[in-house]
Amino acid sequence: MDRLTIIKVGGKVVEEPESLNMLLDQFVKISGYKILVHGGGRSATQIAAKLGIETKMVDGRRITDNETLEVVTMVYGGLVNKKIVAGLQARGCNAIGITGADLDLIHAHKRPVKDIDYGFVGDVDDVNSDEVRLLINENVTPVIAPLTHDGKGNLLNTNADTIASEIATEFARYYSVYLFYCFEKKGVLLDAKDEDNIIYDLDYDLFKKCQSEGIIKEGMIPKLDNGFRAKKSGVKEVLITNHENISSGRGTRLI
Ligand SMILES: Nc1ncnc2c1ncn2[C@@H]1O[C@H](COP(=O)(O)OP(=O)(O)O)[C@@H](O)[C@H]1O
Ligand SMILES: CC(=O)N[C@@H](CCC(=O)OP(=O)(O)O)C(=O)O
Repeated sequence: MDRLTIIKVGGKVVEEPESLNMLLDQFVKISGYKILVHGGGRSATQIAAKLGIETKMVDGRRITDNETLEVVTMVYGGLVNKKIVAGLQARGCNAIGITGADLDLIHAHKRPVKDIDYGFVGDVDDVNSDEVRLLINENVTPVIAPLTHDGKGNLLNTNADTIASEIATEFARYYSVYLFYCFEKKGVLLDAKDEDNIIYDLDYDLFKKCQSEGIIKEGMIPKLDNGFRAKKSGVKEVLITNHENISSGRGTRLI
């Protein structure tokens, strides 16, 4: 099977031009087929604030009312996505920016209301890779924004780490998939205050132990849940790393 590298980039890295440029420099050097999945939660929060819209997050997920859905559609599907595409074109990489609605890529349903009403947040039902695979095989690089659709005309907001693991799992049926989660730290840390104290090999039991001891917390928990799910579903390698270490492969490897 051909190799396909999927890079997920989010948080601070997409927000700051310097780190985004560094990531794109590394991304274009990756050989073989590739996909870039991006987040942009911090940019959405900033633009919402400028528009006088308050942001509410529960367990790392954005409560997405009508107004917020408009903001995230503009920010993820427009601003962030097209900035990345232009950056890749400038580096000679022929990219196409899409959401989960384009080419019918990702079907989702609105998260059912239990204790919390998340609004227009989508839980993924299935990924249809047929058309995107045609593009990839023509050496076009998809840049995927964290928006999905319900097939009834509604866009939904879906966490970018989840999009990356769902895409990786589907594409693992056709390619040898390497999934990299890039964020601002060098990997999963044993000590939040020591940036170099990286857990190089992380298995599920150690993850749960570190979680129970409060060493792994916040956004890292859903990131790792997504990563382990992808690993279990046939993705060859899952690495949690930063934008500077993509080529060296240093960081936390899920085993
Ligand atoms: N043990 C840990 N090692 C590294 N980061 C951790 C750890 N525990 C919690 N975190 C937090 O997880 C965050 C990454 O999750 P998140 O903010 O969702 O990522 P993203 O940058 O992709 O949006 C880091 O910014 C960090 O503050
Ligand atoms: C439902 C939900 O929470 N969606 C996320 C999608 C963006 C994202 O995941 O961005 P990062 O990777 O930069 O965190 C949000 O709106 O924040």
